[in-house]
Amino acid sequence: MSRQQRIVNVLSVAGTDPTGGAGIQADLKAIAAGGGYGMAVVTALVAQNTRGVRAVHVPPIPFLTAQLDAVSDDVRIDAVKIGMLANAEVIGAVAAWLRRVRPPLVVLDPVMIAASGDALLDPEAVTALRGLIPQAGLITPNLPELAVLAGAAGAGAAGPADTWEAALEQARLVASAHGVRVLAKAGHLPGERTPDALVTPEGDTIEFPGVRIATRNTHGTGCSLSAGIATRVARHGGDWVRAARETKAWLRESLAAADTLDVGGGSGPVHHFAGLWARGGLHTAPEAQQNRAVRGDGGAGRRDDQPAGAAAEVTVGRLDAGPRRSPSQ
Ligand SMILES: Nc1ncnc2c1ncn2[C@@H]1O[C@H](COP(=O)(O)OP(=O)(O)OP(=O)(O)O)[C@@H](O)[C@H]1O
Ligand SMILES: Cc1ncc(CO)c(N)n1
Repeated sequence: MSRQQRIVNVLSVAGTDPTGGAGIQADLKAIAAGGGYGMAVVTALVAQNTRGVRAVHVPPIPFLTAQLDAVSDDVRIDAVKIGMLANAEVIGAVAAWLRRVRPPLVVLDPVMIAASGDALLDPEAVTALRGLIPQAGLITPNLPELAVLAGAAGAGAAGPADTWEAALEQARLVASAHGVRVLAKAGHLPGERTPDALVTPEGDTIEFPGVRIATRNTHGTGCSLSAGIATRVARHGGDWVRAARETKAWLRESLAAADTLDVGGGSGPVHHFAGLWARGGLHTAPEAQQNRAVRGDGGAGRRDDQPAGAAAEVTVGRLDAGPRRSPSQ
């Protein structure tokens, strides 16, 4: 029974979201909600909120390696979730560490672009990212990321799938090209259905049905899903199908309660602990939330609607060069 199992140690290697909805902050919540002990190595500091990304700072590569080694020199690692990697140098350092440490289970979320449209990976780093894929047991691209990987694997520049069948086709191509399991996700497709499917390198497809929850608060769903799967696959002794099925059920519960949190003015986070709080009798009758920033501006109550580009003076990494796009939701 699960009560006698040892607690699994799960490491997130990812970027940050100071508003807590995506990246490492989401991963740690997803790992805890999934019954694991969460650890985190920061690949990139990201000044972002529910509306978009303002700036990215990538720490020096030796410092990244020092963080990774500090964990693996001391703590047993049962699973690793890899998220935002920012550039080819970061990918190289993470790949070298994976080769040295050989963690038993690795989930790679090939993060490229935030839901707001902001780049989280240098476009020229896609080749390096593809080189990392064989070191993962599962990759969890969203549809735009899947299209990039499928294009690089020989599908041409087809663009993101606009049907579930096309998504499965791309997932099969990527799975067989890289010898890796691919979780195809319909989150970005229009319509009521949001299935996921686990596609094996041999082309076997296990589908997990889903029905869309009407909410704009979907920030960090991909991060949370991949971290949740990493946790459950470690708990369930490498059973990817069970891990994906259980994590989807948990994410559904967390998405269904996202509007009770309603953090920020853009696309807010899911409620990672909705099930736990409900069972513990916490906040079962949510009142209207006051989760928007109000500046100390003499009581005018101005909300934190920073205009696009207003943070241009912030010291940032290479990813911050382009103009901002407004959040898609
Ligand atoms: N509105 C929704 N209702 C139900 N499930 C959803 C909804 N939105 C996303 N999901 C589920 O969340 C998971 C992640 O979806 P998706 O592929 O859209 O993530 P993503 O683009 O990687 O997320 P992000 O970049 O915000 O972290 C999938 O299992 C998907 O089915
Ligand atoms: C750090 C980080 N990783 C991933 C995403 C994609 O949701 C994000 N917005 N931020």
